[in-house]
Amino acid sequence: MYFKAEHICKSYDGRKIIEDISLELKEGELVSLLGISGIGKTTLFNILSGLEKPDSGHIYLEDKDITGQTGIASYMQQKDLLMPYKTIIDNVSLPLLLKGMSKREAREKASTYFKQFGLEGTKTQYPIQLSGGMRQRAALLRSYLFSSKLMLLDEPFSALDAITKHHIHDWYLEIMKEMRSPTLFITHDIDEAILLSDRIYIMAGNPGRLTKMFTIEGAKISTDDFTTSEVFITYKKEILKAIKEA
Ligand SMILES: Nc1ncnc2c1ncn2[C@@H]1O[C@H](COP(=O)(O)OP(=O)(O)OP(=O)(O)O)[C@@H](O)[C@H]1O
Repeated sequence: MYFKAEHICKSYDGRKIIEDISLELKEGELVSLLGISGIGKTTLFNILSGLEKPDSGHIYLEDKDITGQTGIASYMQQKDLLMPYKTIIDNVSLPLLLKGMSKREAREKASTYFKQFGLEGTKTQYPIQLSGGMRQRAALLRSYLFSSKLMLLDEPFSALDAITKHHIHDWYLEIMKEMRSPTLFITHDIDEAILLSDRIYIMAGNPGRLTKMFTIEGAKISTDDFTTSEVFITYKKEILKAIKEA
């Protein structure tokens, strides 16, 4: 298995927040995490990204123990905004500068991804000049350049309007076909989770645990037909039940 978390537990101030969480990601997989507010999703992401250490449990990348190590997973937090006073090219090339590249090298490397991320013609523009969808794609590219080993995205598309969201979903599915790295993302949008994911983990309980996992067959189709199909509605009903049951 490419990425693995085993038996992760975490308490704050003597209160158990998450307990015995184990999950796995294969290369190229898109997996989502669904659960009510306050259940511990962000806490789990902080641990998976190495920002926080678990009280117990371990995290592995290609069988190497990476528990508590930052710089391996790329973590895009909920309010991960672009810097308004920097151009798009300088915003996205920032992680490369932090890795020690010169400004010229960083800009050159970042430029090679602009077409794939739908950002052509935006290099010298400022974030305010871009649409919401483009800003989000720029933020995703910046995260990807931070580390291409694993993407952890905390509600990456939640601030977008429905139509922009629809376009960005199609686009993300396309670029995932070329990415080796898997994506684990938090969402509160069940439709989004079904549409994008290979698998969905349900987090529930107090302390939070992974109570159920759904494998989504036949998704990853960007047509509108899927969201109105019987298969889709059945998944939605089962997922809602799993969230409520816990
Ligand atoms: N550093 C901390 N110190 C103390 N308590 C914390 C800390 N971080 C998180 N918590 C608590 O852990 C619980 C889970 O919070 P967390 O942010 O992980 O939930 P979440 O599922 O991501 O919520 P949301 O969907 O609203 O973002 C909350 O009760 C929160 O107050």
